[in-house]
Amino acid sequence: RQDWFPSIFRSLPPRLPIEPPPQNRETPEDDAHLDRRSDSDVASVARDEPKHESAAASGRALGEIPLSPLPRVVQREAEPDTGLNSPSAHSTSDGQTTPKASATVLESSVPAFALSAPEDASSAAPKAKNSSAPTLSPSSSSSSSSSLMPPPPRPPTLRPLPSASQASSTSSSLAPAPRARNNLPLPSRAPGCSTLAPPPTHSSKPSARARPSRAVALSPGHSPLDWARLTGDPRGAERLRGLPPGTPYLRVTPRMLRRQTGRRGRDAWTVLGGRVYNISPYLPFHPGGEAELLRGAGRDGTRLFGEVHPWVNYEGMLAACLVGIYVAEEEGGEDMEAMN
Ligand code: HEM
Repeated sequence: RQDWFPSIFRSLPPRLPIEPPPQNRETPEDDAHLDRRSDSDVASVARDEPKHESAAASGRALGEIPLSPLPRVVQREAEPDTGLNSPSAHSTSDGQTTPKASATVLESSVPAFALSAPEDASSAAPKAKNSSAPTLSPSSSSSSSSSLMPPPPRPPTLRPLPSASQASSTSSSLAPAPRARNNLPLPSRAPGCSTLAPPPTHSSKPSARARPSRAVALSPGHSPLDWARLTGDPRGAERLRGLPPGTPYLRVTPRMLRRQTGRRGRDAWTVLGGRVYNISPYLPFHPGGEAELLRGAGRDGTRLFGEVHPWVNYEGMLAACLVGIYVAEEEGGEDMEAMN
């Protein structure tokens, strides 16, 4: 057990500038050390002697790495740590023989730190007062380590993210943090559109469209395509008006219109936009059913039509069914009298 602890403590000196000292203090205190010396002894002695030894040991362990400044670093840290890291330092003297754990740990941790260590020593030395071992005070060592470590990793990682997000977004870089998380492309919405409201869809038609569908099943041969095919045929279109071939467009009065309800053997007429259509041939093709279509028969169905499906192009669909124009009673022509 004693063999293990020294190996761990030996790895501590190089780590000290990187990691806060409290961790080192928490490392288990060797029973043997506590038995031999008091805490004060350990504090005072351990920093000097044992850490030099540990430095030597680390030098040995790092023999493979040609970095000379290593011993300096260890000395610097050993002295300022007085009273704090003493137990760990003291333990190294006992554990010189335990090699494996310390050697591997040092190789991984020390090289990265040793590279920056000489710069610290040179920069920190003038700042410290007098002493050849300027780093003795824990504050100086910690400050030097903190000044070295944080800057390099963070800036490069933080800056690319906002820049990437800025590429997609047009806003400024004043708020990088929240947008850095959102690397995913934002949904394309109108600039003035609120994020709480759903994006506009085809369902945003008039409120009538929100009701459950009242469409009916059309009998075979009466699909919209069949209706388009029927009205596209010139010969068939002539019959769709329900008038003798060659009959000109009529001037339909309200009185005439009221009789065209689709009953008593008469065709059903309706008025849409000031024009009179014979809707009888369209009855079996009407997706809303014959009964619905007949609601507009014999009267002006413009308003009713608009309430149900204003988007339907009735002019194109019923062009072949055009009877005439809707006029006032007094404006009716002789033609209409003849038809009656
Ligand atoms: C004026 C009286 C009319 C009434 C009361 C009426 C009523 C209806 C109703 C209730 C529907 C079903 C809507 C749904 O899907 O829930 C419908 C669909 C339809 N109606 Fe009419 N209709 C009338 C006139 C016409 C006329 C004159 C035409 C043709 C020019 C027509 C063409 C259509 C078409 C194409 C649909 C299907 C619309 C769609 O699915 O979006 N309707 N109609």
